[in-house]
Amino acid sequence: MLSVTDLRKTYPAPDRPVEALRGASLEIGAGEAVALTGESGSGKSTLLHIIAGLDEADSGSVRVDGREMSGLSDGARARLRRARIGLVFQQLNLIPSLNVWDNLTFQARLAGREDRAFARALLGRLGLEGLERRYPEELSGGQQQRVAIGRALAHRPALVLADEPTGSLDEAAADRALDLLLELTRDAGAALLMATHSLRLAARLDRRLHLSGGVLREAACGGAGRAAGMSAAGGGG
Ligand SMILES: Nc1ncnc2c1ncn2[C@@H]1O[C@H](COP(=O)(O)OP(=O)(O)OP(=O)(O)O)[C@@H](O)[C@H]1O
Repeated sequence: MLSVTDLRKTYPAPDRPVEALRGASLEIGAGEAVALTGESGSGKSTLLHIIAGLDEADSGSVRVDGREMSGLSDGARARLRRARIGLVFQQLNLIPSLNVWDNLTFQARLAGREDRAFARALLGRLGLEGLERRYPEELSGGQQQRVAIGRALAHRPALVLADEPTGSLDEAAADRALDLLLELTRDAGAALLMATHSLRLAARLDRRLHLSGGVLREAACGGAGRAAGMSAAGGGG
């Protein structure tokens, strides 16, 4: 489903260049939920942004659903992202001028994949029924997070990328948001790659990959092992 091979990314910097990724490789199967851990600055966001096509690697390959992302034009990459990938970030990026329903279905409409019945069912499972006409500023942090989760899934992506998706929530709300994210991605048969600082949350996913100094390795997870094991190819150096 997601296949990443030997990604390298160096950022220019005034003193010396930062090697954010030094040969990161991974494989994630459909329906698999994988945690991405690593200390601050280890390259987690860089990796997720490149997989999402929001940033470009210096070299290496990203295949989503069998399609190679690297080498596509910006427009083609954006179309592939809109159609096949869902994103949930700590900064939720809900659109303040759109109500809950319009935020939830925004990406699906952009991608020409709007399915009102599916979106309505999603709204119910997210516990947001009755709040469709509210605006983001009229919601609690946890409710806003659930809208962001719904928006990432309403177009039925093959892959959901989440960067500290529960980082701004208290422990109980983070647990509930992760429950929903895991349940909904599993039911959709989508793969999930989620960056988190929390080993407690990481342990609830099927597998854990750990980034250190731009190199990716399979790490002990303690997770439920929900899907049959695809293995990560450890990054070279
Ligand atoms: N645009 C940029 N220009 C220069 N250096 C950058 C840029 N973006 C990231 N970096 C550097 O690349 C490295 C990896 O950053 P990245 O944001 O991917 O780490 P992270 O693991 O997501 O960190 P955190 O957990 O703190 O969010 C860091 O050393 C960071 O300072």
